[in-house]
Amino acid sequence: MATAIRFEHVRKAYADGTVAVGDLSLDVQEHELLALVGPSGCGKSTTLRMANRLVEPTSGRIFLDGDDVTDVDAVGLRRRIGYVIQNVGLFPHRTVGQNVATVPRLLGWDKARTRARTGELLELVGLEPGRYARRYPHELSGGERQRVGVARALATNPPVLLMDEPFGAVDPVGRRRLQTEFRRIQSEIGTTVMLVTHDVDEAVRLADRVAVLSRGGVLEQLSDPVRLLAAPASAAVADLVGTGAAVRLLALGTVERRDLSPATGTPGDGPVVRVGDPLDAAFAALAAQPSGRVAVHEGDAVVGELDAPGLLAALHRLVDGAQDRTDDTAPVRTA
Ligand SMILES: Nc1ncnc2c1ncn2[C@@H]1O[C@H](COP(=O)(O)OP(=O)(O)OP(=O)(O)O)[C@@H](O)[C@H]1O
Repeated sequence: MATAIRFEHVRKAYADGTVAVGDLSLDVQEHELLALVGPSGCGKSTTLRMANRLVEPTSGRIFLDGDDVTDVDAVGLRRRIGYVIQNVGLFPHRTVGQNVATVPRLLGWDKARTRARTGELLELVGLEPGRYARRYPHELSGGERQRVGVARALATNPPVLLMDEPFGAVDPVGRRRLQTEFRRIQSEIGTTVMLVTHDVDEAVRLADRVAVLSRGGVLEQLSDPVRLLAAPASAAVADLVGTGAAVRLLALGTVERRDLSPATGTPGDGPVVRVGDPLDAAFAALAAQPSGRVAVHEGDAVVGELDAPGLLAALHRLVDGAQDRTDDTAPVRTA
């Protein structure tokens, strides 16, 4: 798989002497979603902003599709890279449609093309153009504004999207929905995404790979989410993923037929669990069932029952699968 963004021994020392990033080398693969996580002040935003030269590195090199970003004109560079930040920064006196059309207008697209693209993008992010294009940002919810921000960043179909806490200002329920929808859009259009978050749950839910940084932009671990949770590479990573790691893992696995025991008819009425459901949903259903077993459906048929040992077996399979892979492997996309 080709490399979309490459950081080679990158260092950033700000004018006051703060070394935000000491010596970072990191590759982001084409079409992957790579999340940067770490404690406040560890250099995540600095790293992201060096990729589109909002921050100039002190030393080292950064490549975008093989081009050294310092050799490319900064304005041209930013057209190849979408950028989404928390609270979006929409223009308050421009409508949603005009906000989304910002870059196409700058590029001199004609009206018909701009209008068509704007409509298409609003559809893509789940905002019906007829209802939303003429509204102003203050007439939207936080989640809707964030969607407009994503649509605007995608307007010219940039191959790379940088996102800094993009869902940070959205309430937890809306945030989860936005994450899921964003992941679908990203898989569909294949944009390479580098996303900064301090939320480990968000990172493991969204990312193909997670890069954990500690102070000074030190790369503590770079791996797929399951391996990150199951086998933290250092005390700093273990600290970050915390005691909730097993529960987070549950969200990453799914119920499979091989985890089931034969149907006995013991489970009473309760939430329906289906083959392919996330393990955390199955766990919740199991916890609510006094018999300790839930019927599992596939299509219209009950194909077996899940109990606690079955759930544990599924969890172990997930973890063992991750242990067999090495760190820093290219992502395998299933979406
Ligand atoms: N313009 C600046 N001048 C001086 N120091 C800066 C500047 N911008 C950031 N820093 C410092 O660089 C370090 C890394 O900051 P950065 O914003 O990259 O971290 P972060 O991991 O994104 O933090 P957070 O999660 O809190 O946003 C911090 O110590 C910060 O105070």
